[in-house]
Amino acid sequence: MEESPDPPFEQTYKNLFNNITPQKNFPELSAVEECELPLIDLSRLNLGEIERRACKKQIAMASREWGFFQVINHGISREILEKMRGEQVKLFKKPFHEKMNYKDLNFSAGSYRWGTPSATCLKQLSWSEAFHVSLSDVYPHCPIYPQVFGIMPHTDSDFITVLHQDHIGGLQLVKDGKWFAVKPNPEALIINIGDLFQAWSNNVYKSVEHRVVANPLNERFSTAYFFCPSYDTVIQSGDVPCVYRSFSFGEYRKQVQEDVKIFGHKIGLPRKVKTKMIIVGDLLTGEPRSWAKVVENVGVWPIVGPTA
Ligand SMILES: O=C(O)CCC(=O)C(=O)O
Ligand SMILES: [Fe+2]
Repeated sequence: MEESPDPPFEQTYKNLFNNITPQKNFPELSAVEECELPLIDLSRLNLGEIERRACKKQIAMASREWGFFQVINHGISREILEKMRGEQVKLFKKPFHEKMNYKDLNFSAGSYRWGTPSATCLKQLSWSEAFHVSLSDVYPHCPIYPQVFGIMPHTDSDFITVLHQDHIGGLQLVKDGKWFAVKPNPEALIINIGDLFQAWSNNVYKSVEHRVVANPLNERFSTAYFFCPSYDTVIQSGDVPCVYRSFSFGEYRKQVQEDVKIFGHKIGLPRKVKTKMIIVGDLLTGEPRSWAKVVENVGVWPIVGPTA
């Protein structure tokens, strides 16, 4: 009998399955509306100055309002994208033990992940497997949907992410405090702003929380390219006042990994906020405020003391 390609989620993470109570209703998942991301035609960049400027404006607006957009006429042909998907399917369909022991593909140790090794409860378990080449993800059909996510809610810790997903769907993002399901368009590439770009732009462009919901029937494939600077690159906005302390990408990445180990999720940019400004703001207004609100308002608040 042929060995299954699927990772042994239930065996490896069996302690997480001990106390699950069958729940039928997950209103926060079923109520999610579908949205179409702003669609940007990159061929406009080559059509002369006026078109070029209008296109750039559109990109800037989508990055501010959505943190996500999709691009067409991006220069990668449909055949290449389909070929990439074909190779990806071939790789993930290999028997699990073969994927575990890959030596011939030049993958470094630890480049194959399935599930979430740091998970301490089912909610923290991602029902997906990934090769970090760039990142090639497969979300096997999930027998315990909707008790787990394909990928837990997160923001990307990079500068910008380029994503290609198939027609199955499952990617969701937060807009105006609500979750939306992204309508798939296999011809388009999805671009999203990462934490580093948000910090560099002093919160003008948004690194938006997103997740992938698992699917009880179909498996789903996606490929992500995380555009990152070198570890010693310092991220600092030139704006005054500046929301975040300057930090290197290496330092940020290390902190994210430590937080995931300790808390099961990353803290991310709130760690880099100039904290004294927040305390001053709170004392002045007397209002309890959320992190996000505080971060957004920093620029307009009086500063009565030195900032960290
Ligand atoms: O598979 C997807 O659609 C998104 C994956 C993702 O968000 C990530 O790997 O950071
Ligand atoms: Fe992501």
